[in-house]
Amino acid sequence: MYNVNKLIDYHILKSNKAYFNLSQDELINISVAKGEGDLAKNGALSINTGKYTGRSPKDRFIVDEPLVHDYINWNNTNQPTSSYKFERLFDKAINYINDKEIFIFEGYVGSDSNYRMPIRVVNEFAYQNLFAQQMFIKPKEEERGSIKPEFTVIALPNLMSNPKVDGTNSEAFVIISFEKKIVLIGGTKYSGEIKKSIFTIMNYLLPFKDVLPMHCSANVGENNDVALFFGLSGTGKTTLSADENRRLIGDDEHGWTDNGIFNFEGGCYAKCINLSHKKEPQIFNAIKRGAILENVVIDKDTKEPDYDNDKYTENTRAAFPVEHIEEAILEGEGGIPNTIIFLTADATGVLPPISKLTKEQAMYHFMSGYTSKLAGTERGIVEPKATFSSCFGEPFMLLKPQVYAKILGEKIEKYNTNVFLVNTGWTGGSYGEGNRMKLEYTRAMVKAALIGELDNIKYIKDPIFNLSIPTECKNVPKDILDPSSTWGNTEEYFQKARELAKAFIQNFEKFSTVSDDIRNVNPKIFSKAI
Ligand SMILES: Nc1ncnc2c1ncn2[C@@H]1O[C@H](COP(=O)(O)OP(=O)(O)O)[C@@H](O)[C@H]1O
Ligand SMILES: C=C(OP(=O)(O)O)C(=O)O
Ligand SMILES: [Mn+2]
Repeated sequence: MYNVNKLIDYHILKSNKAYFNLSQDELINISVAKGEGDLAKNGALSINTGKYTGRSPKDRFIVDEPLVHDYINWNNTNQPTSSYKFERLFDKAINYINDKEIFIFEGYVGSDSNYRMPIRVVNEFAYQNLFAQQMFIKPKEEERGSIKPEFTVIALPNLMSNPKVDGTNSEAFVIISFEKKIVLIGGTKYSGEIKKSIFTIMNYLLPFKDVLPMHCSANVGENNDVALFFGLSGTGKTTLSADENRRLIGDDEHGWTDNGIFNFEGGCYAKCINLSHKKEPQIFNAIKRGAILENVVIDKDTKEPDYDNDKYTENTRAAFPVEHIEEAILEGEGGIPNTIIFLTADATGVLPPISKLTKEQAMYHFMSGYTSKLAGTERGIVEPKATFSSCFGEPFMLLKPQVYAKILGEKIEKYNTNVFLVNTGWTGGSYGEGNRMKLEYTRAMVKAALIGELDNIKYIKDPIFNLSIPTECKNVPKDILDPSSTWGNTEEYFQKARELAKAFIQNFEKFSTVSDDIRNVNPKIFSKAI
């Protein structure tokens, strides 16, 4: 095996066309001068990513190497490729950048100094290098130059693979090699691939150090009470963690140690479709100089962003450092979580907008990860598509879901953490018939849960899923709390609920070794009450 850092040092770093840790302004100026992007009226750098406007999971591969072979949960999401194929693409990449200007960011992922990992990101686009700088953790002045990267991401969107020769699925590829400690990205300009591949690496490494890596956002209240919001893409992690009454810790990726939680990142990556100052003031205000807007339509003359326009994609994005969010916790750390919220965007409109989970239910729903893939978040998804995404982040979890679930279960038990399931998806009918839950109501329910207003009130049990539904919640109409009463036709509701219940049961069959108390959470399709 060759020494990757030496190889990269030789090929890339010795090049007089490599720019290291340029400042925000230098990268913005270069990006504009090169015609990569344009400045919007609010000061953000606006760019378009072309064909790929969301993640492309079918193009993501893990090199099947002895170091990781026995640990990776190989499946349709964690697809293997060979060292041979990786090395060929790597050589292609090295040849490709030989005569190009490249931009290099060196910094960290992980704000807890005990677990942080030094990384290097090599980009052909200045705007993507700015993305890396804003999303990861910038080195302090005195650390610059002395960073010894453990992993290197090489992102070359204009380098296309040839599926027939390279064994890829399309021209795009995201390939992670744990032995070479390299992530190779080509064919796609969607910047989310850069941050999510580093996240995926952390998710593989941290359980070996007894740290639970989580696909969740986090914030903290006045009494230092920490809340986590787990959820697949588009379910509301970023939106709901930006809360004027609480301080943001991070919007997407955290680790949980014996001391508390820590953000992996130093920035946020917010969706901006239909963004308004009224509904999401903190995110709206964060989009200023230093932020990068991806695939947002900008008026040609006034340069005003049109957040309501989905001409390029529904998955429009803004990337910015956490410093842009008012009152954010810049050190990225918080105490032991008091409340956990599982976000599900249920496109069937069956699950209640909020329900309280027992410990067993929490484990069951964490392993099941029922939600929908939302339009634009993955290549090929144009409308909500029901999915079971274990740990609410299956595309990023390389180990078996049971590994993560076991650590989470131990922590919930030990700290007696409250867990709620929140449906930010549909109500009053399935997608197409009903409506998406109003953000205003979800915010009110989350608030009530976090300040303890749902602790000592009356709950009812839904007959199929056995979920505990509060009978009242401040600022939320009573009649939306029980989903069966929001559908025009109750029989249709129960019909759909039984279908969903069957899907839950079927999905859970894959967990063959799970204990009976968790398996018994399975919904009861033939409940007498229906
Ligand atoms: N009830 C709701 N709860 C949360 N988000 C909602 C709701 N209704 C609509 N949305 C919209 O859904 C999107 C959620 O996306 P985001 O917060 O970026 O999710 P994530 O960070 O989990 O990927 C935002 O555009 C938000 O405005
Ligand atoms: C960047 C992403 O994360 P999220 O949508 O969870 O914010 C993504 O899934 O591409
Ligand atoms: Mn997000």
